[in-house]
Amino acid sequence: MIDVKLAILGGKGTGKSALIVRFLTKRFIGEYASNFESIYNKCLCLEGKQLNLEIYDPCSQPQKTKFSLTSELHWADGFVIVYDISDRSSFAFAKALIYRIREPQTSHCKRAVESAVLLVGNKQDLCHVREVGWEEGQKLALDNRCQFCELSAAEQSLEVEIMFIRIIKDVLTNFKLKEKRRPSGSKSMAKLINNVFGKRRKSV
Ligand SMILES: Nc1nc2c(ncn2[C@@H]2O[C@H](COP(=O)(O)OP(=O)(O)OP(=O)(O)O)[C@@H](O)[C@H]2O)c(=O)[nH]1
Repeated sequence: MIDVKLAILGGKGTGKSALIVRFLTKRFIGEYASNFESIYNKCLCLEGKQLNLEIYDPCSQPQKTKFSLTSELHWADGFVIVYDISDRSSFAFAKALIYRIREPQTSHCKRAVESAVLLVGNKQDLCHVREVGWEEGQKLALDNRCQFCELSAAEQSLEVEIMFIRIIKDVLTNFKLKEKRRPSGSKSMAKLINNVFGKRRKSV
């Protein structure tokens, strides 16, 4: 069983809980409790592997230090950053979150491989009152090595599922990359030790 941990982050009211509930139950309820944080569990099989998926839904209280994110950054294997296409301020918030995740000291010091990040423009059903263009979302994602999609938690069950599968697949790819790097690192260390001590032995 492989553990996959996803954090769903974004501004208040962007539809984080709606996306999670849609993915887990295929339903859109309309109103979701937002005054406590939750971790949801789901077991699923993907690419022949059994996964234990944990999804973190934060509580959007303003007193929670806006961009500290330290525990989330350590905990999560992948991030879904959500904004509301009809609310420009939520896009600015999403941008700040992405910058925080991609900060050099965050992405290089703590991790061998850059975290998987998927930017989601939610509430596509409100495109008649759109404040953020599709191209802006796409550009922000491309510039910061993130995946991108626009969708509607309210109306698109399949798209929400595809979005979650995309980020989970990216996380699994990162796991493979990490595995590849680890043995080659230890091999080269073994080679180095062997060279040093091997040479010494020869000279005795
Ligand atoms: N029109 C529309 N409304 C949506 C959509 N997704 C969520 N909503 C609505 O947006 C509001 C906020 O949704 P939530 O899922 O609670 O958003 P959240 O980001 O979890 O909110 P906080 O936990 O308070 O930050 C609710 O009234 C939802 O019904 C969507 O795709 N389209």
